[in-house]
Amino acid sequence: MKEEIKAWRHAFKIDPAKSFSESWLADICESGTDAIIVGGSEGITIDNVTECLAAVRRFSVPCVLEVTELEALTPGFDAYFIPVVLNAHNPAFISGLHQQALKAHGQLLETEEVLGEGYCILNRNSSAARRTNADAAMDMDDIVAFSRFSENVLQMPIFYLEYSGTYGNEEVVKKVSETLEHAQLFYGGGIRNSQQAAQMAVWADTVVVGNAIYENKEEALDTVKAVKEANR
Ligand SMILES: CC(C)=CCC/C(C)=C/CC/C(C)=C/CC/C(C)=C/CC/C(C)=C/CC/C(C)=C/CC/C(C)=C/COP(=O)(O)OP(=O)(O)O
Ligand SMILES: O=P(O)(O)OC[C@@H](O)CO
Ligand SMILES: [Mg+2]
Repeated sequence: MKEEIKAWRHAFKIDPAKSFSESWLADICESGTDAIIVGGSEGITIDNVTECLAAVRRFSVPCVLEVTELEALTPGFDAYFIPVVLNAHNPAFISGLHQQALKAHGQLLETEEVLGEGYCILNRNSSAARRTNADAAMDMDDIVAFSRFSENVLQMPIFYLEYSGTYGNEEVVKKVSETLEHAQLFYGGGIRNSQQAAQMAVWADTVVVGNAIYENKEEALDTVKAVKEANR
């Protein structure tokens, strides 16, 4: 799975705290997206994560859990993404919760596919920023320095520019993509149409679309083709 993930250009992020119908989920899973990421910042429980996993498993698309709650770690996903929020001012989201998780489930690291995400949260008004007490007021140099730290010091396979809820700064995405040499650059935040998706896909390795699937599903579905056709 780790090798496959490197080729992912597009992913939809499903929020376990939100309800969905079977036909809605079929449209999302059969859209041609490379993966479904299950994750959210609030209201995540073992019950709603398990429900999402069971529902997505009816389709052939890969399904990854982005772990944001210790209690909601659920077996059976194709892989696990572990956010390390580099600009969090609450240390629990840099290493504290991770240490607790490994104390409880560390032995499973040998059998499960686990990938660390160096996370930079850049929308100060997002629920993720509030929850982690992230310092989102960063300039280009600050963000680039975090991308270097993530790739070269922490050796994270993924660096995630997280603008959750708002469309990000294309210049930042471009500069970070030019800085990273090995890490896979994920961009997520505020993508509502094909044009925005195509713009970010020029620089990001993987474009993540979340809220739009709940707000305007048809436009969200169009982002798959837009990302796949974008030249990088
Ligand atoms: C039991 C089992 C299967 C084990 C397998 C082995 C394994 C995977 C071990 C994992 C060990 C480990 C290190 C786990 C980490 C545990 C943990 C809880 C870490 C904390 C992670 C963290 C930093 C979370 C906070 C970051 C955060 C809030 C990210 C949110 C990103 C996101 C989804 C944003 C969108 O949220 P949304 O709610 O949609 O926001 P809007 O309101 O803007 O829409
Ligand atoms: O919900 P949106 O704003 O599309 O963001 C996607 C993803 O990066 C959230 O973690
Ligand atoms: Mg959301």
